[in-house]
Amino acid sequence: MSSEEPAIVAEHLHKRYGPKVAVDDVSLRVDPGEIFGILGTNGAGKTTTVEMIAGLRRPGRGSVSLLGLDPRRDRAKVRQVLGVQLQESYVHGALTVSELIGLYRSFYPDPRPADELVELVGLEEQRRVRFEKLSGGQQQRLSIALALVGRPRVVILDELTTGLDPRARRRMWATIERLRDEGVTIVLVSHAMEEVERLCDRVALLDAGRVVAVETPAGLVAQAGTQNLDDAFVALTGKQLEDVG
Ligand SMILES: Nc1ncnc2c1ncn2[C@@H]1O[C@H](COP(=O)(O)OP(=O)(O)OP(=O)(O)O)[C@@H](O)[C@H]1O
Repeated sequence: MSSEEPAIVAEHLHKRYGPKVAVDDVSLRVDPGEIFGILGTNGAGKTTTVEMIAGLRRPGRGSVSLLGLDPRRDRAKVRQVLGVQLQESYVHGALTVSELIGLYRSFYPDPRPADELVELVGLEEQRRVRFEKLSGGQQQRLSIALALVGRPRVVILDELTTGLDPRARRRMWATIERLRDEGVTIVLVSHAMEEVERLCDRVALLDAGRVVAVETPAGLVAQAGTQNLDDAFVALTGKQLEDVG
């Protein structure tokens, strides 16, 4: 793995909103094919960090390289290799599941088949349902399918399973494992320890805009000298992480 180019290199990212420093000198390297978790309390700077990595937000300082591309300068190329699912989806609410998938498929030269996408996120029964009529969890699953339409080599998922019921959550985990088997690099923003432990090869722990540690889940536990990841989180950040998943 070390001889390969990293999939993502973020260096010294910094972002402030007015007086509020949201991201303060964050540097990360994500290897190709890895599931890389970003874990932190509310407001730790996770979403701002991944938005900068995706080229959706301009860093105040610092740089990002994604598969050797600059996400802001090389937008068109990045769009072909990166899939992004953010917490809020901006899609046309009056379109149905099938229509939205069809629309997104038209953006890519070799899109995944519509049936495969629907099956991947378990929305077979909802094909004809308008986005605005879907439940929150179904909307979330659709936004994940839309992130996968173009067979991206890198996927950024913000709060993958928040709001999903246990069955949908396990199904989503299986989908992520399937993507990993295809060699896709995945950045997973999460609050949920169980999810991070199960899926992530390595985890960056963010607190108040800074990286506190980057380790395997087991490595974080060892570093903190605790029994489990929950306690490791508390030991390393001094904060309680609410498992909102
Ligand atoms: N557009 C914005 N304008 C002003 N402040 C913002 C904006 N977006 C985020 N912030 C602030 O920046 C900080 C980091 O926010 P961010 O959303 O990156 O954190 P997060 O770790 O993703 O949080 P959460 O888990 O709640 O999604 C927070 O204090 C937040 O209130």
